[in-house]
Amino acid sequence: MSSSVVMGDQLIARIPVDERGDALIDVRQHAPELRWSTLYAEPTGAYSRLRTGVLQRLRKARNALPPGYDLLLVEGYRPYDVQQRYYEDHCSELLERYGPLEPDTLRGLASRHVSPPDVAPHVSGAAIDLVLSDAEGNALDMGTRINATPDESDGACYLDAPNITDFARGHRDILATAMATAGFAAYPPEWWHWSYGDRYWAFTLEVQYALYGPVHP
Ligand SMILES: C[C@@H](N)C(=O)N[C@H](C)C(=O)O
Ligand SMILES: [Zn+2]
Repeated sequence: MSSSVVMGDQLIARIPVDERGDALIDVRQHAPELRWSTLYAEPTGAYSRLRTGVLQRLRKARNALPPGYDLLLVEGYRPYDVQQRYYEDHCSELLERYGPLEPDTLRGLASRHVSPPDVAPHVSGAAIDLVLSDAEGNALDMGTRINATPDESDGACYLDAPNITDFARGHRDILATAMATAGFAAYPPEWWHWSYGDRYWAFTLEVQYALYGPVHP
């Protein structure tokens, strides 16, 4: 399992944002060729929104896939209050599992799986959770379910985890190559989470500024 800087690290929070101002658009309307899972679909349609610059790169990633594969998109934009709820719920789960924890320890552990709202890339419309699919849109074996926690998957949710089959490794590698080719940054604890333009992206690619800050509708 890789040791990596997590989203809640102060190294990430310190990265400045030079807001580029790209619109947050509904990808289902602007790019009907892209496939969406219904896993996180909700009536407001927030989940299928992304910054225009992110959509542009998603198209590039799709074009970089070998024949016979496609992307199945799961969750893009997440409103601040939803992120806050995910974060608080996950912190409660961890406290139940491990007992009392120092605030910094809790932030570090929690942000392997859910970002603290102040730095959350989904709240900026800069992150997409997705899986590799076949050409018909059937999700392929990625080694764990999407959104598996490090605890439940024995760390197999980490992008470079050794404890998955060669079959699943092949699928992760195809996804990772296409996403990296298009300019996305991976989040090492989550094989399904990729971002462009947020603070974690700037950290990974050693860019001085993030391009997208939080969007509050
Ligand atoms: C909750 C999971 N799908 C996710 O998006 N995690 C990252 C780290 C986040 O909350 O930004
Ligand atoms: Zn994500």
